[in-house]
Formats: sequence, C-alpha cells, structure tokens
Amino acid sequence: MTRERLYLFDTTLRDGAQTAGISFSLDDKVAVARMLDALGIDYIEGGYPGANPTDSAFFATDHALKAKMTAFGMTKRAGRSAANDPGLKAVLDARADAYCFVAKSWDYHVEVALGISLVENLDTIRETVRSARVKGEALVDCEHFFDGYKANPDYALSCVQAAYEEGARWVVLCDTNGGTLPEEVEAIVAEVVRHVPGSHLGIHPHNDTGQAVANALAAVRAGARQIQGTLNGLGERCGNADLVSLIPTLKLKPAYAQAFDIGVSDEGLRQLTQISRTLDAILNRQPNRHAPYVGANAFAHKGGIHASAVAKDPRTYEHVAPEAVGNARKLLVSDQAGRSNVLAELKRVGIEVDPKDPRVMRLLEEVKEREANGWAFEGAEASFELLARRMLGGVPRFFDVLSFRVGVERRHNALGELATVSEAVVKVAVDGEVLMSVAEGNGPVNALDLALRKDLGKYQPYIDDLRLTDFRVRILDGGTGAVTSVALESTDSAGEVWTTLGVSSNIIDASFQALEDSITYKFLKAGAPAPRQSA
Ligand SMILES: CC(=O)SCCNC(=O)CCNC(=O)[C@H](O)C(C)(C)COP(=O)(O)OP(=O)(O)OC[C@H]1O[C@@H](n2cnc3c(N)ncnc32)[C@H](O)[C@@H]1OP(=O)(O)O
Ligand SMILES: CC(=O)C(=O)O
Repeated sequence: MTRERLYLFDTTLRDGAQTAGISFSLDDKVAVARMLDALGIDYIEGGYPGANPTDSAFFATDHALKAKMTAFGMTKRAGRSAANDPGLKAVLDARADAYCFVAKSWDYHVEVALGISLVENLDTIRETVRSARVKGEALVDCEHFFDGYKANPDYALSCVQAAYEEGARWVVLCDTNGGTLPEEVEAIVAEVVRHVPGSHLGIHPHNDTGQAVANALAAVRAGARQIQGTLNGLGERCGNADLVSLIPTLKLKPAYAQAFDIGVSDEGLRQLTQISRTLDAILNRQPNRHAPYVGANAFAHKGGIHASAVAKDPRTYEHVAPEAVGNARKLLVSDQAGRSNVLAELKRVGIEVDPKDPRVMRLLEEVKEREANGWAFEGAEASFELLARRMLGGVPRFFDVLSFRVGVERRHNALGELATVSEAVVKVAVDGEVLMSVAEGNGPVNALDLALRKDLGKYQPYIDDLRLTDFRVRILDGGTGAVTSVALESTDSAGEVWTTLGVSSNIIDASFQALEDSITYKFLKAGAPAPRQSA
C-alpha cells in the first residue's frame, strides 16, 4: 500500500514565541531552526519579519536548510494596495522559501476586528496571495476558521476558496481560540475537502481544551495533509498541537504509520527526547517530566505490580518502546514498590544479589518504613543506593563527624551595616586523624557545608569538584515541631547529578544527613579507597 505524504509545519519560532514567559534571542532561533531541520520538519515558520528586530535579523540571514523557511505576516491592510503596505513589504522582502499570511475567515471578526466588508476581506486575501506567489510559496492561515464555519459556513468556505483559487499552496484551517472538539474538526474538515483538495489543506489547532493533538489527527483523518504545531506544545495561551507528541504517534501507531509518510526518519524519532529537552534548556525551563513519549516519567514504573510485569516483558505496561523516541525506562523505588522494583534498581546501579536473598525483602521493608516517616526515595536514587549498599554489603565509613556547632548572629559589620552571619565548626575523624574546620556562610546549612567540605584529609581531592546545585525542604507535618525532609542535589565535573535525602525534626540535622550522604556517594563513585582504620 502506498503511503500518502503528510507535511509537518513547525511554528515554534512564531506561534511558540507568543507563549507567555518565552522570548527567543537570535541565537536561540538559529539553534532551534537547525534542530528542526535535522529532525526532518518540512516547513519552519521562523517568525514575523518587520514585527520586531530579532525576527527581522533572523530573516536577513541565509539559513541554508532543507526545510522551507517560512515568513509569517498578516494579509495586507485594508484601504491600501499590497504594493503600498509596508508591513506586507517587510514580510515579502524576507529571505524565505514560503510566506504564510493570517487572514480573517469568521464574518464576525471581519466586521469587529478589521471593520471592513466581507467582500473587501476576500479581495484582501486574493491580493495578498497574488503578491506572495511572485516571491515564493504562498500559505494562508484562515484564522478562526472553525468558529467562522459554525457561524457562517458559506463565508468561511469562500475565504478558503479565495486563497486556494488564487494559488495558495496550502490553506490552513485554524482553531485559533482552541475551543473546537475533535468530532467537530473531523466533520468540518470533511466538508471543506468536498470543495478544496485535502492535499492543499492544513490544520492549526490550539490547545485550549487540551485536545490540539487530537484535533490535528481528526483533521488528518478527514483529509488535511499538513499539520501545524510546535515543539513541546509552545504557543499562545495554552499552546499549539505538540509535534513532540504527534511525530511518534504518526510514526509508531499503525493507523497513521501505514497510511502516511512524514519527513522524520526513524533516527530522527530517536532524537526526539533530546530535542525536546534541548528546547527547554535553551528556554531555561524545567522539562515536563510527564510529557507523553519524552518526559522523564513517560516510561517510569512505580507500582510494584507494574514493575513485576515489566521485568517479564516491558510491553505489559508500555504502549511503545522508550528507545524508539530516545527515552529510557525507569523502575522507581518507593512505598508503592514491590521486590521487582528493588531488584531492577539494584541491577541498574550494579549491585549483584540473589533475588531470593531475604535481605532484598528487608531492604524493601526498610524503604517502606522510611517512606512512612517522610523519606521519598523515588527522586533520590543516591540515597537508595547508599541504603542498599549499607544493608547488602557495606559502605566504608570514610569519615566520622565527631561534633558540629552552628550559630547564627545578627550584627553590624565593618561598614556599620546590619548583617546576619552564620558560622559553623565541624570536627571529623578521617582514618584516625581528627580534623576541625570553621567556615562562615550565608545561612547555617551553607556554613556547615563549607566547614564539612573544607578539610576531609586524605579524601579531600575526591570532592574538589563536588557542587551542590539544589536544596529543597519539605515540611511533613505542620507547626514548628514538624518533621522536615531535605533533598540535596549535587553534581560534579563529570556532569553526574545525584540527590540525597535527610529527614529529621531538626532542619539542620536533616540537611547535615543529606550532606554527609552526598559526600559519601561521591567518594564511592570516585573509587576512594576504604580507610585503613575504622573511624
Ligand atoms: C492568531 C495569531 O496568532 S495571529 C499572529 C499574532 N501575532 C502577533 O500579533 C505578534 C506580532 N505582532 C506585532 O508585532 C504587531 O501586532 C504588528 C507589528 C503585527 C502590528 O502592530 P500595530 O501596527 O501596532 O497594530 P496592532 O498590533 O495594535 O493591531 C493589529 C492591526 O492589524 C489588523 N489586522 C489584524 N489581522 C489582520 C489581517 N489578517 N489582515 C489585515 N489586518 C489585520 C487589526 O485590525 C489592527 O489594525 P488597526 O490598528 O487598524 O486596528
Ligand atoms: C494563525 C494562528 O496562529 C491562529 O489562527 O491561531
């Protein structure tokens, strides 16, 4: 069976730039465009030349991409000719392969937002497409098409037909306000296909009911052959159709994979998790751990019953293989775990144990007991590994904390300014040697951290590159006598990131436990030798 070509149009750099809180620099835009091109996207909408200096600068350079670089703009202003519209000229002067114009197709919008007659709007569409075709491929985004169709189907259709008959390569049906449901999209697109070939129709769904991806697929089922969307679903308000969800669906789900060819190869698909996370890194955002296909939790199995079956065959609880999209499976250890989760995690960290060893069940019981008292091992693999090694084999006591003291003082500094200063003193024994360090910090935990890591004797070189990158405190029961859980995230020059936990009714104790475990984990990881004498 021959497969039909389905085109992907990415608007991360245009509609995605309309996401609240997001702003792309020129370098960001270039990096994202290259990433999209390598992925195999057919059209990359780079922005709106003339609307702002970044977008104009982006289109002033030659991108030499395989994808069709597309400049976005609005149809010509009413009351002036296309040749006499500076906004339109800026778009058409851009170095692009294709030009995409947003046009009104809802009679109400024509009258209220543009304040022109319905006939004048149709002339505007035609004249704009005519001017664009001279420069390259023309596309028309029919804004509010579905709302327009519901209000006045004949007029909405006449806008689509005007664009198509004038030579637009694609007429894109936009669910601009994002309120249309999949069954409505499917029915309306099926009607439009009776007037304009589906091979010239696209869909641009917004996600205001959380169904933009479903709406894109509904339009494809009804005959549209171009999907507009963005990476990670960026876009105005609740965003656009997420191409990171759509691409694997189109490639891995038989109903679509057997019917359609898209420009993304299997290798491109395997890069998807990396691409999604790189975009978040560029935007300085935390990746969505629960994102379909690519989220860190998309293939994380927490329930013991799930983990047990996954260990037998991953297909029991996975709809596709994580490797297909460049993601990885995880079996989490928590109070929802069974023996299978523990065995899988022990295997992952390289601890060999007979599955029938009674210590495995004791370890699981210890995890559950601790979780009931405020520990949360799920996000703290280093603390679980230390607990497991301590219970199953042993972890050298690289150092012993003999005592610590920390004080917080508010006083005038040398400049006469009032400042709050924390000072800590830590006494440790390292392989028979007693060492004492003093440090000042911007808070009591910081002062303790600096004092503890100041001098660990012969082990000091192993922690020179240790950095603490995050410190999260959770109060487990209300009130000042509450139990406190501290999660400490650490990293090193090799780029490994690990999280350790401490739980106590005293926040300083909880922090110190997490700190000691972080250092011990680093010693183990770096292969530090066990002390000659027990501490
Ligand atoms: C559905 C979408 O996402 S469409 C894309 C939306 N994206 C953006 O708006 C981001 C970029 N926009 C901008 O930088 C600015 O809005 C600009 C440069 C385009 C225009 O700025 P301004 O000239 O100051 O106009 P402003 O933004 O206030 O209003 C838009 C004008 O365009 C008109 N307009 C809107 N859509 C269209 C259209 N499809 N065709 C012709 N004119 C249109 C409006 O009626 C309004 O005209 P008015 O000023 O005579 O009332
Ligand atoms: C064009 C566009 O972004 C919209 O109608 O949503």
